[in-house]
Amino acid sequence: MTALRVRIEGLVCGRGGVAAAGPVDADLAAGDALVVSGPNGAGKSTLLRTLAGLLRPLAGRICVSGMVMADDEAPLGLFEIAHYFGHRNALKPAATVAANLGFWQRFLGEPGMSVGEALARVGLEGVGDLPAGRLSAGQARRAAFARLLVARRPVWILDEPTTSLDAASQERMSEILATHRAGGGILVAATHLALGLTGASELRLAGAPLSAPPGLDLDEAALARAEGWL
Ligand SMILES: Nc1ncnc2c1ncn2[C@@H]1O[C@H](COP(=O)(O)OP(=O)(O)OP(=O)(O)O)[C@@H](O)[C@H]1O
Repeated sequence: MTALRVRIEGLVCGRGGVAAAGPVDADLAAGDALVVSGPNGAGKSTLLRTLAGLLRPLAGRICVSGMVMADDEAPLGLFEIAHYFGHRNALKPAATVAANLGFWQRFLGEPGMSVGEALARVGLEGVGDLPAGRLSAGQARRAAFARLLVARRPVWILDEPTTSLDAASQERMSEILATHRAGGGILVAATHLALGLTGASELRLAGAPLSAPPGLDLDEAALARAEGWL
């Protein structure tokens, strides 16, 4: 079997039909990391959300090869084999941390570590029975990150994963990312921090001056409906 490969070809992404970044080209093989950088508003999150299948590309394509799903079919797209870790933590505040992670494990398909193991890996032993809403910002970020460990997906798309993390937690996350890559995983991360990603390639987005493009719908409710709560 050929090894996993993700090719991004001429990808233009945007919001409300208005281009924010691109065209972007990248060729990622098992173990590769791509760091997406650029100033605020450059389109990093827009690109990552597009890769995760949450926004439709305006042009170009994302091709996945070398991957077979449990049903012996090729994946429908990158979104089916990728974890997306965005700005929002995707934890229901009233449910316990363990219930949140248990949900994601069932929802995302192929199980990885147990919930307890994943929590220990992010340094959150013993918080499984707490409502997620009781966690501090950094604890919540770590609990959310444990989602990537409870279900196996070979491509990790991470948007500012170290937000709110203290130095020890950043170090722990760097180790987890290195382990993921060493096991043949691919990483795409927008980050202002180094994250210890040795050998990573960089994609720098330039950004455009702030403007109010005509026809851009900024209605919050419409956006929330369109984008879900991830
Ligand atoms: N929900 C939205 N609706 C419409 N336009 C948006 C929305 N979110 C972002 N934009 C616009 O898309 C462009 C790219 O924003 P994006 O969030 O992708 O940038 P970024 O590089 O991730 O920024 P930051 O470093 O601040 O997180 C900006 O011009 C922004 O105004």
